[in-house]
Amino acid sequence: MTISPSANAQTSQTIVVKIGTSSLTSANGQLALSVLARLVETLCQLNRQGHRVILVSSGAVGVGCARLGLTERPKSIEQKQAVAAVGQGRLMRVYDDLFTVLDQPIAQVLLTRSDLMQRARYVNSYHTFQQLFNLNVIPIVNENDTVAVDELKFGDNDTLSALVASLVGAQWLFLLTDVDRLYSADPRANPDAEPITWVQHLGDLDIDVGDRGSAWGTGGMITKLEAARIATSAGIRMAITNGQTPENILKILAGAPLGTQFAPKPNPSNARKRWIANGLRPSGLLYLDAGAVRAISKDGKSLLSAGIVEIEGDFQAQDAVVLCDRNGQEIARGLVNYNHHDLQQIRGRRSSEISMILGYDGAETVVHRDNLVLNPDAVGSDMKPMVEGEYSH
Ligand SMILES: Nc1ncnc2c1ncn2[C@@H]1O[C@H](COP(=O)(O)OP(=O)(O)O)[C@@H](O)[C@H]1O
Ligand SMILES: N[C@@H](CCC(=O)OP(=O)(O)O)C(=O)O
Repeated sequence: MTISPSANAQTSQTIVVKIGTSSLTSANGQLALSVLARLVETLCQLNRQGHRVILVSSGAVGVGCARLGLTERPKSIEQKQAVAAVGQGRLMRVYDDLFTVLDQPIAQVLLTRSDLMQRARYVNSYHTFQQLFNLNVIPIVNENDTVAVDELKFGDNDTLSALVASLVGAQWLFLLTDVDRLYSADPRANPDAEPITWVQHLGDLDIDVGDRGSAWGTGGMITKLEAARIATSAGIRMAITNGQTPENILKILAGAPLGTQFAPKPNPSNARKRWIANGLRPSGLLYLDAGAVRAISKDGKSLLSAGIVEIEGDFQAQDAVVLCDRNGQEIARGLVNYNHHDLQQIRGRRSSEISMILGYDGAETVVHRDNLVLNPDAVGSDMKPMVEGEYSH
């Protein structure tokens, strides 16, 4: 079986590679130098082939623990932040030494969730990555663990790497981990678990991912599947593959059926809508009647107050909210034009009544269609058919 390379495999692509702590470190917590060296060689090779490459590297906490002689991952947030501050510097020093051997400049990019939530900082981050590409630099990204506060943490680099891939409009996201692919159940606990090589529709996956990963990893397979949701809905092809053999990235790009590969959704939204869908944390929930669900999901209309049945959450105007049907099934996400207090008063009422109810001339729409992103899994694959023959296995 072979999987066809993506249509433009021969041309320059943007490729994001994420490596987890479990692949970077050996059992005693020391850095796995041979893995790192092969990863660095592979990324340099991709760069020389004309691709733009970003490495998202975990390991700050793990390396910090090894440096300080701690035998298990710290529990408290303050301790984790301090340990990450120790490990991040060491990690970058090792990367810089290895990349320098191959004459490849690198950059450290530390991001927090709020950097990707605020539009201006999101756009700035985009421009920084573009400049780094222009300078032929490989950016190495990690969460800024030392300053990130709990409620605004990514917490795992799987999600962060998918958001970075979406931000830069990547073609590929590779998640390198300590198993060779996704299985029907955790292969450590279930030796009979079936390997999964190709995922066409994430919604069709029926697997057991347990509730955690390896001793030093964060999130296990759950966060890798969340990364797959973000990446594929942004039109990015994703692969989960073994971190012990980073050179497999080159084989996968050439069409080899290694690891687990996820088909990108066709017709992804534009960059601004991807930011709304994935960069923002929704702070409210709007329940819609059937007419409003149809209007936004089938007819491409904006959301009007008349179709809102119930609201939840304490949100301000311009915050992100989730739009769902009466059963709580997510239909879309968007930026809301009213705060929760005003919306409570105008829900179920016609737009022409808004100024009379609120005493000011508000927006005609509650969520304008330019600020609304449909959930591709909820609207159904019949609305966005796969391009015939685009993928073969
Ligand atoms: N269905 C599954 N298929 C493969 N691995 C799974 C599955 N469910 C749970 N896992 C676990 O996920 C782990 C990888 O996640 P994690 O430890 O967070 O890695 P990383 O540090 O690379 O992010 C594997 O070691 C495996 O035990
Ligand atoms: N920012 C943290 C990484 C957290 C994380 O996602 O770890 P992993 O599951 O090993 O990819 C660190 O550098 O330790």
